[in-house]
Amino acid sequence: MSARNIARFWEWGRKIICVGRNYADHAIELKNAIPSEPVLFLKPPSAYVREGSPILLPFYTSNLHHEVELGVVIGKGGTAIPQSSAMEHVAGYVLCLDMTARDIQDECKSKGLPWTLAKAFNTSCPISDFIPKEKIPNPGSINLWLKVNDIVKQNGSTSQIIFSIPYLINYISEIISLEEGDLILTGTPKGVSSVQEQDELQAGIDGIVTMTFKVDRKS
Ligand SMILES: CC(=O)CC(=O)C(=O)O
Ligand SMILES: [Mg+2]
Repeated sequence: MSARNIARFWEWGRKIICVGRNYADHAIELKNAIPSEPVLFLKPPSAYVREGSPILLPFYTSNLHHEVELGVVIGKGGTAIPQSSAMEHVAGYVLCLDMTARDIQDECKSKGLPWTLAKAFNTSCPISDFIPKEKIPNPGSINLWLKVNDIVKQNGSTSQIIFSIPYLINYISEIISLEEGDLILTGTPKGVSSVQEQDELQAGIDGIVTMTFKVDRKS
């Protein structure tokens, strides 16, 4: 039997932990308060989708949004990981989209209900190829962008993040133990917008990776 390969971590069925409102400009565009502690939610592994397969519009939304985010892939698990050694637990990165049914999220927010239907549906987490840690020596200063049908919608730097990657690894692992193959989505910069059936989404990290996904309806 061959050893498991972290570059195919999405096949392992591990947790996807998402951080919301981690960029002040995005919190402001959605009229949310700027958080004093990380806002966390989860996606199941069935949310993963890879290039070549479409992002499927859930039947119950009429306002599906893109959110481009840096994903941190955990290489070594732990509980209550100190910030000082947090980066030793990182195997690498992926570019991610946190696809969000915004109308459903707004409804859940107004009723005080969890965001599961808005955030955790099948194909709600498109990801790029795995990026080994060495390729991004300073994850706190990279540029993420996203285009819809060739029009730039999001373009932001991880230098704007409120809670840094070491802070998030410490904060999350105090509450939810991290395991090898887990993924942390670190939040989105401003510019989120609606996508339609047949739209083409292109996203990238300057000089590192690009990815393309089509939006489709389940046949
Ligand atoms: C309001 C949100 O959907 C929060 C979120 O996911 C983010 O990236 O910010
Ligand atoms: Mg998000």
